[in-house]
Amino acid sequence: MTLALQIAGLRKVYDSGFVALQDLSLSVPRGEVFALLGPNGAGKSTLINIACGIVRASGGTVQVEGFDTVREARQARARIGLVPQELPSDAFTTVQAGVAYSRGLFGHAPNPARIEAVLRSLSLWDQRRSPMKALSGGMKRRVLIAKALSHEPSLLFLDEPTAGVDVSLRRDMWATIRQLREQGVTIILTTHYLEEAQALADRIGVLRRGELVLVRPTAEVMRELGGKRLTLQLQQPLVELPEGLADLALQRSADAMQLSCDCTPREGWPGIGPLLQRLAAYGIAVQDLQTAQRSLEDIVIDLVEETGA
Ligand SMILES: Nc1ncnc2c1ncn2[C@@H]1O[C@H](COP(=O)(O)OP(=O)(O)OP(=O)(O)O)[C@@H](O)[C@H]1O
Repeated sequence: MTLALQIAGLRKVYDSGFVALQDLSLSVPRGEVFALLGPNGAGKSTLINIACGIVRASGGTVQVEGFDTVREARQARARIGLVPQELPSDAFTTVQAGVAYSRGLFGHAPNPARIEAVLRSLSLWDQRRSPMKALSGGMKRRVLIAKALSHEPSLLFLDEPTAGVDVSLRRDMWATIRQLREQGVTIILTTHYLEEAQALADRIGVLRRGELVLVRPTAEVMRELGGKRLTLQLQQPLVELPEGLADLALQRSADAMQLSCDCTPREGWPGIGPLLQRLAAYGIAVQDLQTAQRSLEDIVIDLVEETGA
């Protein structure tokens, strides 16, 4: 299997003495969409910046398509596209000129056909003569992607690609990312929108205080950790949970008006009907009930909290 990205024993200690990454290893095969998740300050940008050669690692190695990002920096960088969080600042440059300029920065000969193809694939062709300042925030974000793709990278880092964009534009961006994946581009994205990771990523990695605490296929995470939760609205506050119901692991809300528990079908789970009967036997009357699938957001929050963030 060819790896688009291979990180081994990566460590970053900033001059302040702050340890931002510790002994981090990760392999991303070609063609994968990998979502890097984690709370603010977990080390996501540090990791991306090291891979892109913007920040120096304190230890460990990073290889891009087999090229070491320090010893073979030119070859590695030529294969990387980076879409940063910040919007473009070159206000008066036109879209087309800005994207063509980015290609030149990588030492590539001008290729108007390539620039046209990139602009068309991102629905920017009609705006090609607009100065950057005349574009909406979402369009500017697309220009950043176009710039990052101008030199035909095979590994694309997207740092919070949809931060602050509206819902319909977010869907457009997702379609763009899927399209890039179909073209064979490997994508590593950071996001604080967990539904985004769920919708796009083949695998997710959860970073916490510079350590990867989970790296697994998204579908597997949802299947194994997703589960369902049952919430019961009570007719009257329940002062104390009867001991005879302890096996159900019910949790009482602070106002004592709700009970909840994991209701994922599994061995030992009695089913909702028998559970209600057992409650009724203790005189606990239920007014309403609902079940909800745990989202990726719930899972990641639990993971980050479990490990003491
Ligand atoms: N130049 C620096 N000097 C010292 N500490 C730094 C430096 N850059 C980043 N840090 C610290 O390293 C930690 C990781 O920062 P990083 O930007 O990688 O986190 P992040 O996961 O990308 O966060 P966010 O989700 O907010 O973008 C933070 O605690 C940050 O304060």
